Amino acid sequence: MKEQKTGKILIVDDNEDLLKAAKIFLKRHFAQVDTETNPGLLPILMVNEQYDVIMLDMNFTKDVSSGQEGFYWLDRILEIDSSAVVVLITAYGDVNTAVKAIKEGATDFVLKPWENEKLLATLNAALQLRQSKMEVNQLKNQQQQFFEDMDSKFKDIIGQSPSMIKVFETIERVAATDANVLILGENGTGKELIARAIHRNSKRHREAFVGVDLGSITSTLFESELFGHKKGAFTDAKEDRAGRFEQAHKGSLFLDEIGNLPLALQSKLLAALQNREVTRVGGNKPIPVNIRLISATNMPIHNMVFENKFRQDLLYRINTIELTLPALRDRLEDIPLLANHFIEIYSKKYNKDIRKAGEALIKRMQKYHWPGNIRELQHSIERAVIMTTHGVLQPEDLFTQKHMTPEKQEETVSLDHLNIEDVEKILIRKALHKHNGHITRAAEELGLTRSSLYRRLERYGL
Ligand SMILES: Nc1ncnc2c1ncn2[C@@H]1O[C@H](COP(=O)(O)OP(=O)(O)OP(=O)(O)O)[C@@H](O)[C@H]1O
Repeated sequence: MKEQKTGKILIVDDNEDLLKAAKIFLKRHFAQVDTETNPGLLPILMVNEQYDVIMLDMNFTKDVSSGQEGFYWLDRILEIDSSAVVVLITAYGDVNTAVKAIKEGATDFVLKPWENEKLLATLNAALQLRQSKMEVNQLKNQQQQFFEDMDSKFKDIIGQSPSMIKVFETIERVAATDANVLILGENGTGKELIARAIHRNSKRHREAFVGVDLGSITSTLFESELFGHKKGAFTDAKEDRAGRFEQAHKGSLFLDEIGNLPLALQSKLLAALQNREVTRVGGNKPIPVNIRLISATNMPIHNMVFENKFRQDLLYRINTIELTLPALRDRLEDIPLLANHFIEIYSKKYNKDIRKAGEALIKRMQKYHWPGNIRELQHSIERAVIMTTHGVLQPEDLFTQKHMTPEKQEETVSLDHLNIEDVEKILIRKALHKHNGHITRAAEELGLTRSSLYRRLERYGL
């Protein structure tokens, strides 16, 4: 197969014979070779075409050999495009000028008269340099875009429903203050995303955003994780370590799943928040910390206070501003936006050409109850994008899992047929659904132990 030619070369020299000969030879090796005798046209030529390599004569005026013209035009070229690659054309005996020009930004030089093969080698090397420069530029642009996106206010938070607009308005109002914010909402509704947006829009955005998942922290590790430890404080403490509070100093601390914190640990957390200082485990010197606190939970935290499972004083300390994120099933109008947003992301990621979600799919998605909210939607779109052979996603691409059936009609108990087992089955199903299949929480709500809930599930074949 014939190799595809690349590279756009411009040669500027007042010697027409040289231009002709060079063009004939170089056209065999490069995609485009333009020639010009008048260097005054360089700016316009460079606007009309993005040249990869510009070959530039050093002297244009007859009987002048100082190279001054070459330096002038070299400067202009680099002014117009700082990544331009310029190869100078110099006469024999003019090497010193050429070396000086390289110090001023030229890439290389060729001596006239040249051997074609040598010229080709020089231009190929120059072309490679240009390609690397362009790649670096592209990476720089991408990085800049990335930072701009990161800085943009509600980056990637999709939603135009009234409930989401209310959320955006609240963020706008509270972000700049240092008020503690508690974000409530079911699993996968975007609590962490919102916490990050609050931080990004706050005065602390240049400092750290440090997250801790309090739901997965063991009581033994709680203090060392949050407050840090001194070397030797316990067996695994091989060196001094700052805890999350210290790491978040001057920034924001995000306490996720705060509703899962056992009562004993709630008191320790409260003390640190009240005193605005922490003492590392094994240490005795309190360290002042300045943090903005953002907490989140999917638990009914106000009920928990009522049931003495969450300290009221701690709740008051963390919920100066309370924000509740709507479940996805309560903002159905956002489903097309979200679906197409994730289709775009995953089509790019998996190199597929999928344009959007079809009408039928959107309708079906709007009937489904999305217990895992946006995370579930995101994952199911990812799976569908990988698996589909369609250009527009269809219901069968997404609704492949057995459990993804539209929510059943509310189950009701008929008064003509009072049967305690039927009632129990309905309640268990409801509790499981409400807690997304979380056995401990469902059991708690039903007033059962985990094992007695398991026994019932088995008995009723649920
Ligand atoms: N409004 C939104 N627009 C776009 N993506 C979203 C939105 N909300 C959430 N997501 C995406 O959904 C996923 C889950 O979001 P996130 O982790 O913030 O939820 P969460 O409420 O903190 O979940 P959990 O309670 O399980 O910790 C993330 O990938 C997030 O980027």
